[in-house]
Amino acid sequence: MIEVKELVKRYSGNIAVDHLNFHVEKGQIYGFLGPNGAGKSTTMNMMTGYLAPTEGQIRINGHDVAEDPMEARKSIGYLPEIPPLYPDMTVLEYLRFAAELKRIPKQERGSEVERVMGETRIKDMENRLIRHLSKGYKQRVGLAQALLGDPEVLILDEPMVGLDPKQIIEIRELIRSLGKKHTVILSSHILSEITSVCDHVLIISHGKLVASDTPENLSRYMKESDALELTVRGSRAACEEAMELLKQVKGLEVKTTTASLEEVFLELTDEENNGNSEDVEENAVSVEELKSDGKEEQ
Ligand SMILES: Nc1ncnc2c1ncn2[C@@H]1O[C@H](COP(=O)(O)OP(=O)(O)OP(=O)(O)O)[C@@H](O)[C@H]1O
Repeated sequence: MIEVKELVKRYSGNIAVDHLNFHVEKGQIYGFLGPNGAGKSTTMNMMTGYLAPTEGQIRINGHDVAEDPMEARKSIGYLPEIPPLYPDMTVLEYLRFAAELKRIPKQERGSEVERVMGETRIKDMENRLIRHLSKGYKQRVGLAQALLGDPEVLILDEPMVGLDPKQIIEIRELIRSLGKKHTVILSSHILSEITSVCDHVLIISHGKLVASDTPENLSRYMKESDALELTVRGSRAACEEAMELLKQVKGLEVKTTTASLEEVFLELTDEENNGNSEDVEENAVSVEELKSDGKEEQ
């Protein structure tokens, strides 16, 4: 379905994507996991034809993105990291406009817009100005736009970023249901977002592919290692407080830290997990998968 071969992107000497090779099979949900700056957006922008590679080849449904961009793009619906929405349009106006841009024949536009609003469950909002929508609904409108023309592949760049937990659950369910009809590739820097919806995980670090497997297999390999490395965000004070609490977790040794722990820390210090080495081990496996910054120790 999609083949990426020796893909390279350089920005004035800096390498953002470094000889990336992978392929995507039809009908699966793929997760592109990596920390900020790993090269996920750059890769997606090249796959969708918005950015020219420095080297390498991308084929979508047999069409080379560089040589045959129109045909390649027909198979792709793209939701960029910042959805291309017009805040002063209503949802309906915007989707009709997007359908026109996608060259959907005039007589089919109405039904196509209805279809995508149905799929993304935004029909109730059709007359609402986009600027008045919640972030979750804006994201759905972005998804609806990506679905226009019924592309085989959906490429979604950080579709859950900035959403609250309830909106994340809703978008996750929506992506799962879209995955029944489409091949989906989504990116995230958050492990749980990827493992909860994806059939296959591609871990990217410093522009390189460092792992490609099912979430289950990745967990299994990682369980075999007892090393754990965390990269965390936050103030120094919050970090120190977090590390104090972490010491209560039985069998956990803390060697270094650079910042505070967020989600991962909360999971590890959950009262139910304290002192329960099995649970801690399970959680630690998930945590460990976060160390996708090129410092893997296997
Ligand atoms: N237009 C640009 N000019 C120069 N460097 C760039 C440009 N776009 C991206 N980069 C660099 O390329 C690398 C990969 O960036 P990219 O945005 O693809 O990463 P990412 O994994 O999508 O991270 P994020 O989630 O933060 O967007 C980063 O080091 C980034 O600074």
